[in-house]
Amino acid sequence: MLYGTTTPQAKRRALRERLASGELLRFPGAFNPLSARLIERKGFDGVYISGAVLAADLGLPDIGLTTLTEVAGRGEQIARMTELPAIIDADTGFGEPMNVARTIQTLENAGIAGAHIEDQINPKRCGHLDGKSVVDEDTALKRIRAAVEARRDPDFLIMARTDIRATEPGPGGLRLAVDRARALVDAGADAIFPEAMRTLEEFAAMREAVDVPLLANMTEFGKSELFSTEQLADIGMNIVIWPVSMLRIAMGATDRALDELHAEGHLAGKLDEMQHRAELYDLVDYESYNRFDSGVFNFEVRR
Ligand SMILES: C[C@](O)(C(=O)O)[C@H](CC(=O)O)C(=O)O
Ligand SMILES: [Mg+2]
Repeated sequence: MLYGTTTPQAKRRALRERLASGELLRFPGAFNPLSARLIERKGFDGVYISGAVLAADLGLPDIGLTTLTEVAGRGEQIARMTELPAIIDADTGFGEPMNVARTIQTLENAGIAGAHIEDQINPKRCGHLDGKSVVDEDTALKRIRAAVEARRDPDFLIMARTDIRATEPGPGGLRLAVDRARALVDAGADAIFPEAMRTLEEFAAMREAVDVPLLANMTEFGKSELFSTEQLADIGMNIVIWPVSMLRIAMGATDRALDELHAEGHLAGKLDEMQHRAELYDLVDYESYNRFDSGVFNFEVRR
């Protein structure tokens, strides 16, 4: 009832242990708190909290307009709905290294298990669009060092994301990405998110280059091909995210349902596609609230 019962520390510990096993952990993106619980019910390993989704939810493009307060607040709402660890997108860390330090502590307080900090310049762009720029290596490393020094729970996962691959379209971009990933690991990053890798071979080259866990971003309509969990596991990737997919699916279904409602004047033809009232009640654990109420109020007052 209410929210999850696993403490943030236990979730972080569990994430560390699962990562140490070398298996591929699957983190679909939750577009709201309730969808996080559905992700857990379906047997996934964790919940991803996407910056692009948070921005879209507010009707904003993903260009660094959301604030730390908004991101941590929504992150907390999502993370507390599930027993699974949640990894959140902390964009560029919301400012200078000192801001990055505050960001990490705020996300720890929000019950998050780990975050990624990227090396784009401010204002950032979606990692799969053209026209991105990255900061120099020194600035990128300072962000990560600040994050590592700020955390109070040593199990909080600090992941460095590099967007440098797409700044040079040819093979030179991959070399830049490998060099930067190595430097980020030396600066203390627990894991690497190599953004906008184009092929499985590029992911494999990154796997060769560093020893820490690696994340693959399977976002649709972007620069990477969409690889299966089997393909990614085979080359030794450790986490896969589908950051915006569930929002895209929900919005696509809503779009089509609105057309039908407009045309037909009713939604009777859409019932099969809807989450049933009973399923919703089950997911929010309605029954436990009823039991709680009966336990509290079913007593006799002795006079
Ligand atoms: C992973 C990502 O940072 C996100 O905010 O979810 C985005 C996803 C997207 O825009 O498709 C990204 O920059 O890849
Ligand atoms: Mg993002």
